[in-house]
Amino acid sequence: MGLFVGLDVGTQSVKLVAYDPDARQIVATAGQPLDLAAGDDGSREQRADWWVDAVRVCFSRIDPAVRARVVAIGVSGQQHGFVPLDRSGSVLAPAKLWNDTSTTAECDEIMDAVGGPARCIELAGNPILAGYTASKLPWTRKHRSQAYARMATILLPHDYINYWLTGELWMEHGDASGTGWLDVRRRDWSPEMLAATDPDRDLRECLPPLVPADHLAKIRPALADELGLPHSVRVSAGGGDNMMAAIGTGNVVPGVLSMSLGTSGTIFTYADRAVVDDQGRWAAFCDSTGGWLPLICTMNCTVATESVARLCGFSTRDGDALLANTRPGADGLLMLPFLNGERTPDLPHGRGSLFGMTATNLSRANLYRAAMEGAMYSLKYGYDGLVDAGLRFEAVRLTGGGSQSAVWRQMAADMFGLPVDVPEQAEGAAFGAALQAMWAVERASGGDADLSALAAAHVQPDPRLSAQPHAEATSAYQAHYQRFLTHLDAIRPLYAD
Ligand SMILES: Nc1ncnc2c1ncn2[C@@H]1O[C@H](COP(=O)(O)OP(=O)(O)O)[C@@H](O)[C@H]1O
Ligand SMILES: O=C(CO)[C@@H](O)[C@H](O)COP(=O)(O)O
Repeated sequence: MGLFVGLDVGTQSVKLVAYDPDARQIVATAGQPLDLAAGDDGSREQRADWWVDAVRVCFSRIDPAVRARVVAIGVSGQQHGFVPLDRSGSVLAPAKLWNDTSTTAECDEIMDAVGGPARCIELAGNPILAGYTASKLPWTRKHRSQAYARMATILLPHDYINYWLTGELWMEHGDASGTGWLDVRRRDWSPEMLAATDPDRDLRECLPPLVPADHLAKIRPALADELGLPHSVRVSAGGGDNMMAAIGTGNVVPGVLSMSLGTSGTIFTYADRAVVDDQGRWAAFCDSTGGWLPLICTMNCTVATESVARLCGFSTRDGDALLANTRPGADGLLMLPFLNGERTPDLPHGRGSLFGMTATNLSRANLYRAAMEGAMYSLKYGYDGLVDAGLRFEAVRLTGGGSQSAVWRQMAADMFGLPVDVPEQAEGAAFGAALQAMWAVERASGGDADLSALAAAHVQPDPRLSAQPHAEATSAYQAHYQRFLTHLDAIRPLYAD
C-alpha cells in the first residue's frame, strides 16, 4: 500500500513519522528543534520559514528508499498562529503563536465590539481568549501597519505548510475553529465576529476556502523532486495538533478522553455535535474528521517542567530518576505554574508562584515535582468543568512528550482517578496526521473508509506504558488539588488585568 507521512509542526520541534499500514509499523521518524522568539510583553513568535526549513531537515534525515514509497502526507500544526501573506503568497511578518499573551487588549476589544464574551459564544461558540488568532489581526494593524496594509491571505501554521507543499490555499474546520471567527455550530465563518475584528474590511476575502476533512491536493512537482518524493504524493487537509492527536490516539468516537503533555497541556474528546459551554469553560472546537472536539488547553505544561529542569541543570528526559523518592504533594511545595500567563484557569496576565516552602522541603526534586503537579492541577481544573457539564470518561489516552515519563503517567492516573493508556505510536499528532492522509486516500480511491474504524485498527496501546490509579494517591491528590484551588483564589486579584 505504500507509506503515509505525518508531519507535526509543534511549538518546540517539527516531527515526522512514516507509517507502513500493512506492517502496522512506523518505519522512520525524524525531528528538528525550533527556535522561539519570546518578548517581555508576552509575545511568542516564530518565522514560517523556520518551520519549512525544519520540515526539509526532517525529510533529509529519512532514507531515500523510504521517501520513494510515500503515498500521501498529512500535516498537523500548533493551533492559533497567525500567518499573514501578501498577494504573491509571501509571508509578511513573524507568526504570533498560540501562547502569545501580548494581544489581550485586542481580545477584549473584539469581545466588546459584539457585546461581550457571552455574545461571542452565542455567535461562534467561543469567547476570544488570549492566544486565539482573531486578536492578532488588530494587533498587527496597530503594530505592523505595513504588513496589515499588504495582507491578502490569513493562514494558520499547518495551512502554511500545506500551501508550501501544494501551492494551494485552504483551511479545514478543526484548526479554523481556533481562530475565534468560525461559528462552530454552523461550521462556517461568523460575519459578526469577522466585522468585530476588522470593521474596515471584509475579512472573508483574506480567508481561504474551508474544505472537508477528506480533502486531497497534489504535491508541487518541483518540491517533490527536492524532497525525494514521488510526484504522485497527495497532501490531506491536515489539522491543528490536538485535532490530529485525537485521531492518533483513537479519539474519533464519543467517550474517550485524550491528554497531551507538550509545551501546552490539553485534554479533549470527540463529539458528534457541537459541544458549546455558555460559560466558555472549554474551547468548543470542531475536529478534523467532520466532527467536534471540546478541548481544554493550558499554556504552561512542559513550559513549567522545562524551566525548572533548566534552572537545576538537568534534562526533563532524566527527570524521572530525580523523582524516585518524592511523594504526591511534593512535601507541601505547591507551584502555580502560570509562567507566561494562562488560559486555563483564565489568567492571561498571571505569573508563576511557589507556595509552602520550608527549610526542609526545598529540593530540586520537590521543585520539579511541584512543576509537574501544578501543570496537572491546571488540567484538572479544566476537566472538572467538562465533568460538571455531564461528560464522563473511563480512561485517558496520553500523548505528547510528557507521556514518556512514567512518573507523569502515574500522576495522570492518580490525579484523574482513571486508567491511563499510551499508544505505541508516541507522536500522537504526527501519527494522526498520517492516518488522516491514509483515510483520505482510501476515500478518494472509491472506498467509504470509516476513520473511527481505521483509528481503532491502527492505534495500539503499549501495555508497558499503561498506569492504573492507586486509591491512596487519588485521595491524597484530592486534598492537594483543594490547596491549589485555594491558592488560585488567593492570587486571582493580583493578576486581574
Ligand atoms: N521523558 C520525559 N519526561 C518528561 N518530559 C519529557 C520527556 N520526554 C520529553 N519530555 C518533554 O516533552 C516536551 C516536548 O513535547 P512535545 O509534545 O513534542 O511538544 P510540542 O508539540 O509542544 O513541541 C519537552 O518540553 C520535554 O520536556
Ligand atoms: O493552543 C493550543 C490549543 O488550543 C495548543 O495546544 C497549541 O495547539 C500548541 O500545541 P503544542 O505545541 O503544545 O502541542
